[in-house]
Amino acid sequence: MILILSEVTKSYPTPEGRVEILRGINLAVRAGESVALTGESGSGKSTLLHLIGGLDRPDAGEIVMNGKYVSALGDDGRASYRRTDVGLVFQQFNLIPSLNVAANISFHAKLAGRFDKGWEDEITDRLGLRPLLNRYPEQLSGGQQQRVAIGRTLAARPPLVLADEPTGNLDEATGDAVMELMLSLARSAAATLLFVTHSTRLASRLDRKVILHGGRIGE
Ligand SMILES: Nc1ncnc2c1ncn2[C@@H]1O[C@H](COP(=O)(O)OP(=O)(O)OP(=O)(O)O)[C@@H](O)[C@H]1O
Repeated sequence: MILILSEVTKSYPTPEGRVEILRGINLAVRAGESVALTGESGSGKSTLLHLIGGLDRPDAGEIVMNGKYVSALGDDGRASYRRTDVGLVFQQFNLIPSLNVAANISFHAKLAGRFDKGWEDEITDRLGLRPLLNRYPEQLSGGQQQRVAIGRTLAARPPLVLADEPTGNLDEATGDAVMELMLSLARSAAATLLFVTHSTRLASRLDRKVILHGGRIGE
């Protein structure tokens, strides 16, 4: 197992008091597996992805990724974990506006010390980004920006890719095409994939589907 969550809990303070969102999450994911994470709006999918991605810390419980106790890491440890162990693809693309597409794609790979020209060329071609390499993010459509964001994440060859509705704001045909590319590239990179989606159609393309409900995970 590359990723193991045991009894992970998370609550948020609200004006009405603390609200418990995750009430004891248990999940084990095998290396190379692709898992669809579904659940109704507000069930805590993004919260869970943030915890696994080292962007936030659980109240209690353990998250072990690639042998690292993520839930026990301090700020520096989590920053290094985010550079080398996980790749995030969110709906907001967070491309760097001052860098062109080529530089955006290599940015994380260089930070992670995993820049590989051959792999980057393959990603660029398979995502259809070669004609856009000299453009800046503001000169791209939403779908093109999303492909750059996916390319940037996969170029760094993270062992775990966390995707939060990455195709949610694309039309269905474009969303499907981008999803296919992401799946196929993740497989080429032997990456493990945890993919939040509302779409049962997209979820059925992955190895396994889990549902977040009432703060717990069911299959
Ligand atoms: N920083 C925060 N402070 C307080 N409450 C929060 C915070 N972040 C999220 N929440 C609450 O936690 C719950 C879970 O939110 P989360 O974004 O994880 O759900 P989700 O399943 O990803 O939803 P969606 O499918 O709508 O994106 C929601 O009720 C939300 O209002």
